[in-house]
Amino acid sequence: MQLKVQPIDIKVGKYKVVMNTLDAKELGVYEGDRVRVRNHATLTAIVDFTEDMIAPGMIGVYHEVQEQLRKEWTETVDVEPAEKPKSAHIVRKVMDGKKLERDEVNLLVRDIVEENLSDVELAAFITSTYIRDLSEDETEWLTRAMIETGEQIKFSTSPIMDKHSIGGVPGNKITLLVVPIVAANGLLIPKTSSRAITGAGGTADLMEILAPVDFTATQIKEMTEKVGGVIVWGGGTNIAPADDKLIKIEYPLSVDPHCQLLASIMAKKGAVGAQKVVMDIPIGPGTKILDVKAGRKLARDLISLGERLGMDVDCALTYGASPVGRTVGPALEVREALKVLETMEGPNSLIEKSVVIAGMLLEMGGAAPRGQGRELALETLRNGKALAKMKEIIEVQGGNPDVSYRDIAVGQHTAEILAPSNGYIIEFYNKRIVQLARFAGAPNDKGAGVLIHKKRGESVAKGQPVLTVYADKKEKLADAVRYAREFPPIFVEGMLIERVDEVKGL
Ligand SMILES: O=P(O)(O)OC[C@H]1O[C@H](OP(=O)(O)O)[C@H](O)[C@@H]1O
Ligand SMILES: O=c1cc[nH]c(=O)[nH]1
Repeated sequence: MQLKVQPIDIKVGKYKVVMNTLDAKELGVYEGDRVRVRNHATLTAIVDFTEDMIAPGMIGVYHEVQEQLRKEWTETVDVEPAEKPKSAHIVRKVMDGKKLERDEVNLLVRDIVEENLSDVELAAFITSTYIRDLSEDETEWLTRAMIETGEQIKFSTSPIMDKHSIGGVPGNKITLLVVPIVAANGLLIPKTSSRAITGAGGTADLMEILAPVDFTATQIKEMTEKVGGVIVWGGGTNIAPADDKLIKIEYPLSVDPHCQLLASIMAKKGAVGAQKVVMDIPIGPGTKILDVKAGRKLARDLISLGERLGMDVDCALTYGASPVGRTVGPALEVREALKVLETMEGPNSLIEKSVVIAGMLLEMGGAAPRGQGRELALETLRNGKALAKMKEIIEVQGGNPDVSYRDIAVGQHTAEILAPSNGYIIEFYNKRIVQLARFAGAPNDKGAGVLIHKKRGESVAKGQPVLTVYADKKEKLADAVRYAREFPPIFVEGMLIERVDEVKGL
């Protein structure tokens, strides 16, 4: 079928075209099928339908297709039905619970990177691995394929240090303290992070308030060699490029399947040439890992995958039942972390967790004798060396090194969530805190989030503020407050959970 080109100048990250329903029917394709589009170049694109946006006889081509075809308005192209890529059948195999071969995993990852799979197919892959985990071999192949399909950094010195959190605990801004502490002690730490996956602000969402986070592998290497460390966004590089594409699917589903988590983290570590790595595994209700037993199992899996990849991995099982520090959401978290760097004032949970993790890295990297890493990390915070190093990191990434925590703008619209009665806070729901911050606009609205005045175990008086919700946009603040009323993020002892006065529906 010959159709006339109608460029649509929108980037969708994939080869996608839009056809009028009548033409699509005549061609025998359905929404989500592929068509081959030919002129001097040939490409396979995923089809969307429309009844009115594209007239019969035309084909809407999104930016990526337009770039390849280089056809102007109303020039003609040949369009014919195309087969699904082989990797779509591999996804089907995963859905059916069948084991994959190594070359199938490689093909799948290559097609993920080349955007040959639709979001529906990717979501099916993620969901299937959430329901049935991949085997150890499959997970190793997935990790290796993720490393090999992107750029890799090779440093000429060693050791190369790294840390990563599996996420799941709100307010986990420790990377902003750990990386400068480690780098200030002469170790190299090229830290790549993802954006929020199940949370309201990933480290990349936080760091980009202070400096750009998108860099090439070469730039990451040069910056690390210059100042000792960086804090950049994995998805902004060509390092393990499949990772961010999968995370984009995980985020709306709010899932982080075990094998994907392992591959996502370890691919980022492997690709930057990390040799000694500390993994933070937050544990507790409302996190990804509910108890110590499950935490130990994950630690074993991370260590064993590390061994397969030639990396020395130590794991820290950390307290995750309440947020780290007292802020959740990008700007609030950055403000809290910078304040600790500048003044040493801040919540104990944030300082203690940061120095423990940094201390483990200092010991593994040989900067401190075993058992003395925490002390050295604390001293590096106290004597201002960590702050000075953070300024260097911000500067080398193109931010303003003179920034202070006082300069960090937080949402201008606020609402307080008050204690409903006198008593002690007996429940603090991580997931509800995250949801509240997300309703307020985090992580995309940088100023949105939650400031926590009272944590689990603290006493409150009726009417006292327990949380302050911040939003950049008034409507989002209203959404967040409505959510908090319906799903209270905290419980005070003695609070009425629900009044039940009839048996119907119980
Ligand atoms: O959104 P959830 O699932 O909580 O966690 C995702 C966060 O956890 C990791 O933290 P880091 O890079 O070690 O600081 C990721 O990179 C990301 O920032
Ligand atoms: O980077 C990360 C962190 C947690 N989980 C992931 O899948 N990737």
